[in-house]
Amino acid sequence: MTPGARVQAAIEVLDRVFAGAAAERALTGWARGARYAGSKDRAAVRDHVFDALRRLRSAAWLGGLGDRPFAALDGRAVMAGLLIGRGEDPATLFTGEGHAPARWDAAAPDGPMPEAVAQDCPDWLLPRFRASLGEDAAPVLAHLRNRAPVVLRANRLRITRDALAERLAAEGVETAPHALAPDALEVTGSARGLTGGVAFAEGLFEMQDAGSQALVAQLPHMTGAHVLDLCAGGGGKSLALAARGARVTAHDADRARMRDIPARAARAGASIEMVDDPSAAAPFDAIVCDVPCSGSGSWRRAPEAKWRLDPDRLAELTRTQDAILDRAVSLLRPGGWIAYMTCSLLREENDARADAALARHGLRLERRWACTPLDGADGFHLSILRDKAA
Ligand SMILES: C[S@@+](CC[C@H](N)C(=O)[O-])C[C@H]1O[C@@H](n2cnc3c(N)ncnc32)[C@H](O)[C@@H]1O
Repeated sequence: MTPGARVQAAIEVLDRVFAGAAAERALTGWARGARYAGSKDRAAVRDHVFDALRRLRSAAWLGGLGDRPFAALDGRAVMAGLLIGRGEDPATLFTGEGHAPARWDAAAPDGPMPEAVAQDCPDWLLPRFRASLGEDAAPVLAHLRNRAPVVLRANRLRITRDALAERLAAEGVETAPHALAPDALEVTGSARGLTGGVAFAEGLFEMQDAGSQALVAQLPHMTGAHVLDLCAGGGGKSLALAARGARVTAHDADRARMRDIPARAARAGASIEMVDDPSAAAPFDAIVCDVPCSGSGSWRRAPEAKWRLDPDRLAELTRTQDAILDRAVSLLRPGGWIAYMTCSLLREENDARADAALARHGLRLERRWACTPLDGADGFHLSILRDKAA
């Protein structure tokens, strides 16, 4: 595909997203109907779509759409605006030739861009980011406009970080140690083919953000402890807990989300029990609550979520977070600990929920830790709540 044809494909995918499709699904749907597209084409279209979603408000504004709601956006103007924002002239790709988009002659709008538009933040969220992050709000929002680093976790059940770096270099993947976590390697060159190589098949690493790894490293000693991963999802935390020596029981309200755990555990050489009813195995020494949240700390990886979140949904999430914490307290042994964690940057999902649980249940705050994209990672929050019988 020509560069222009890739932009046209991204426009069509974006239009499906604005019509309500999830970005991943819209990309898969496009790829299925585009047999002529090679892997480099698919990667390029995907990059265009995700870049546009990260910078959607500013791109729409520069494309002349003003301040329209998400569902009324237009992929063509957004892609043109994205190029303008990067300092490129859309006319070089919007040529109208071959499969390229029709010519783009419109001038970018005059006048200064409103602040929240320039920061690619919904209006209602900007004050909440400021209340949560203070002076860091603007630089963090700036990071959320860019791609996230590709980071992996050396599986210390099988290999050290240094030895893994050498193995990957032999497979043509350049990495560097990440300062935030002892097993984290950041991919410094191309990440293409990373999970198709022998090192991945041998279970030598998992893809895991450095913040997520650092968060697990903050947890108390757990060798031999019986730990419940109450919101296990695909098992990222369960695997990391097992690598820390815990006996892990995994649960998720949606069992289907755990479907990959057996294969991932086998590859990692870990043993993870999955249960529908964790109360049958209670009480636990420790409980990890990796709760559903806005995901604002990882909006670089899932940027459409930034535009789909609204105040009602956020309020609903905080109610679910409270309910999960209450359940965890009921499953904990006296003196045990609860790790409340989110990938959110918003105070109301983080400190505020943990503080409310401390007050409701008379627990003790043992540790609090957070990271943001300013640390070279996604945004995470961790509060360790200890039962006072300890
Ligand atoms: C942030 S994700 C978990 C990610 C996972 N821990 C990992 O590291 O891969 C949150 C999970 O919580 C689950 N969930 C939502 N409500 C729940 C509830 N009330 N009890 C338990 N799990 C819940 C969701 O199905 C989702 O899989």
